[in-house]
Amino acid sequence: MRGDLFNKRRATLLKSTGNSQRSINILWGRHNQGRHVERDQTVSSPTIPIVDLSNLDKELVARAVVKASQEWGVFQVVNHEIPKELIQSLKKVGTHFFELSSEAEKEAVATPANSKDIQGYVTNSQQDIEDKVNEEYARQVKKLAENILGWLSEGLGLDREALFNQGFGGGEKAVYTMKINYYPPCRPQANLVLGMQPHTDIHGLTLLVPNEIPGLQVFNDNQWFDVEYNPSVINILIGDPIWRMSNGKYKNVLHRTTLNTEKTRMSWVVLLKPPYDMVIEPLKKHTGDGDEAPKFEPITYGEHVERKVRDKLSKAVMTLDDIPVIDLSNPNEDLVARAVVKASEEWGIFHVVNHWIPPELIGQLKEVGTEFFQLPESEKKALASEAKRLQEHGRIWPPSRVNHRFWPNNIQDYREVNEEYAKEINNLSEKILGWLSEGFGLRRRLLLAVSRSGCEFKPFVYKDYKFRKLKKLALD
Ligand SMILES: O=C(O)CCC(=O)C(=O)O
Ligand SMILES: [Fe+2]
Repeated sequence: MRGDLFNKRRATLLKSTGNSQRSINILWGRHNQGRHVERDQTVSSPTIPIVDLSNLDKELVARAVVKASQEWGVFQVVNHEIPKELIQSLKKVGTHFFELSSEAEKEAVATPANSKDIQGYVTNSQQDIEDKVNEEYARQVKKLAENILGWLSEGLGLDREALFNQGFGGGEKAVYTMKINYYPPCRPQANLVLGMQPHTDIHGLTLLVPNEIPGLQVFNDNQWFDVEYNPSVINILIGDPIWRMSNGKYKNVLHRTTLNTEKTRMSWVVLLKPPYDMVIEPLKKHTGDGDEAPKFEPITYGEHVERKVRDKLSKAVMTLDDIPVIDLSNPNEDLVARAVVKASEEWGIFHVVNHWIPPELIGQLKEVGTEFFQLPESEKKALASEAKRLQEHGRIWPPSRVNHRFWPNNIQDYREVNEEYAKEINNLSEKILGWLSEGFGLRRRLLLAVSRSGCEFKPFVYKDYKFRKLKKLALD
């Protein structure tokens, strides 16, 4: 807490003394040195570097950015010239979208009536405002991102434009995406469930503003740190490509998010991504300075993404822990639908629980099936030779197409149980197909991840879309 006050006071001091302030204008917090903290223990301490961008001595600013990126891979910028009001509007329109009272209204904003186009346009005035705000924020944040890349390039002994041009394709090629993370409260066991699992960002640079609910944590020096909320800062996180391009000099910070028991957390994240075919490799060699051997092989950004997803999958398959579990008894069907869409997009497999099919029926199904296979060989053969095609033999739906001739009639309840199960399964698949179809109709992807642990129905929903192509702005 003392450190926090210190930071605040220091920031004010820097501001009031303006340009004459020559002392280092990064506000380094204290490092909790000497305290050993377990990996899963969180230290709440304002130690994440804050860089004041208003200092006219840009060399100093550059040094602060470089130092923070080397030591932490994350920092906060203040006095970044993006108007406070713009950030407030950004948050307002995003929150409005997620909190539209009626689901029908949300649907209407997401999908224009009479349009089959997934990307369809909406003439709704709220949508116009949202687009304007998002575009203006995109323009501003793009300038900030390019400035940061400029300083990071200089820190590598390269031209100011090097990272942006060589790593992100420059100008029209660099892809900016905005994502809004939405973490509903997790009542039973918020402390046991994470919003986002620990990860490093797959894309290059992340520029993030959260709402006032804390949740972001970064890993440094063997401990987790809370990233404190401050409405004036933009959080900057270094992702994998910059880590590789800098030959490991800049850290790709490991981070995660926690959930709040009472309140919804949201974060607005602008991601700067290289084009998929861009080769990501240590850039230093281009300067002819061969001091340091490259630590990373060249790899396209697309390959990097694929590898990371593959790694994640193989890890998950080993534990099966991450396969989404969807609770169909949740009264909010919209949430259920989004969970199904997200699970299908990301996994292609999910578990459903509380799905209305009585467990007794499933038990009986297994019993009669097992009995069937225990019939004498001759009886099974007789049934099989009756069936011309395997398909017809096993058909259980629709009832009009079921040929009972191929069903065993000497197993009690075989027919009733199978018919009942077929009816239930048909209902369930129709429901799931319905939700999947709704998923195609959404202009924005509105997704919900689910967690198996305690909170049946949690972590986050997000929508994302590419910013419209923006002209490259001059670095200043
Ligand atoms: O919500 C946050 O604060 C972090 C989000 C994040 O790490 C991500 O979107 O990659
Ligand atoms: Fe992240």
